[in-house]
Amino acid sequence: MSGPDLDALARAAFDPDAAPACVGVAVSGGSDSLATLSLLARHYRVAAVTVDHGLRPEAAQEAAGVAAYCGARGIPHEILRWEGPAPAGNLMDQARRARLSLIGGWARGRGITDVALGHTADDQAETFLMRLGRRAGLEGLAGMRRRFVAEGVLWHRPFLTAPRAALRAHLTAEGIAWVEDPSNSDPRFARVRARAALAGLGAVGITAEGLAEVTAHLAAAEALIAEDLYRWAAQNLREEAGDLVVAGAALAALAPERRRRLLNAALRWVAGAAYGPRAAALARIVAAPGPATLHGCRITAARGLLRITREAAASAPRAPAAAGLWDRWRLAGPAAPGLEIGPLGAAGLARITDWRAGPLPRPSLLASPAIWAGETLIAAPLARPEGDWRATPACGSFHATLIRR
Ligand SMILES: Nc1ncnc2c1ncn2[C@@H]1O[C@H](COP(=O)(O)OP(=O)(O)OP(=O)(O)O)[C@@H](O)[C@H]1O
Repeated sequence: MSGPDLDALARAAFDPDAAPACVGVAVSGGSDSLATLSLLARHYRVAAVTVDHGLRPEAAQEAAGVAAYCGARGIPHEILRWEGPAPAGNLMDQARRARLSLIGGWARGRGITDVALGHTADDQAETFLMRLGRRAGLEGLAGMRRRFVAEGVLWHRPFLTAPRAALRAHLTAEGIAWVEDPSNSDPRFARVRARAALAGLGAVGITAEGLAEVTAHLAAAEALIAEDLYRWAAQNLREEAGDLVVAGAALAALAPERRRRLLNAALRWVAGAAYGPRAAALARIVAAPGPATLHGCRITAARGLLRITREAAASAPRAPAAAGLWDRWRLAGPAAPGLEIGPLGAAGLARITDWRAGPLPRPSLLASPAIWAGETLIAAPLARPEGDWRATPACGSFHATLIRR
């Protein structure tokens, strides 16, 4: 059996005219991400990163193994450490979210805009089975996206259509050793049980690659629906300095399923979050769109318009301005040592006498980015747009995110 052309997939990962100067690769030390690193390094300048979750005694050693692999090949590599999980909640889920956030911060801090993950067709098929178990709808069954925006970074899964066996064959051929994460065979995890179930489905001709193909068909159907929503949003929803503004009447007239999809995407985008809100919270706002605080966003209503803005209390704290990225914003301006980016907040707004003359209401301005030198307000691009600094949403246009797959 001839496998997929992994080099062709690596080349197709980025538009040849717009490939990033450096591609970040998230490498656990497992086969999938090591193969992703090895294949991408043939075509792009790469930098690798490993998160040591501190959950298993071997993790530090595995991270050191990735460091050694990278060191031998002149690939920059860093190890990030997680402070650990909260006492309650799903451990795997917490670890995944923390990883995304840590790696997102790492990338932004180095001006890396694109980070590759090592997901394969096997992961896609396991996800499909797990979501079947949760009675998912089309969006869920359409599987993991080939690309997505989160944490101010564009994430890629270049080998999502390739079976794990093909990536392992590549590593074996190259003489590259990988580690087997023991939690990959721990049946306490749903993914491990899905993997075992998948192996049994071979008897009726269901394979990981086959299921990955099914998700691709569903994703194509999902894309058509997304396009329909995109057209509605282009007519009815306005992006204003990182806020989304929509007529309450137009939103109320939408079919509930369309309203659900739209609000889900809107809240995700305004929060700059990798995930949408919890189903119950989303259902409440879909049933009665109106003033609310949810998912790190604030919805206000005035003159028949609903405005979704970032919730000031949920936005990121102050951070060094070096990389020009903060919370969900990309900032550009005359950088100088010691500058910080943070929320404008009440203290900042109090320093701007004429903010009411601008188009943005107070809640939007409170959460908006500001450049600080100690307690001196250097710039507030949304409240005082005439200054030298510019702020644009790091995730790009909302309307574009509706149709990106
Ligand atoms: N500790 C980590 N540090 C850095 N990146 C990670 C880490 N764990 C997972 N990733 C990234 O997330 C992807 C998916 O993670 P998951 O745990 O589902 O991986 P997997 O299918 O076991 O892959 P791998 O064989 O690379 O570990 C990985 O391929 C890798 O790119």
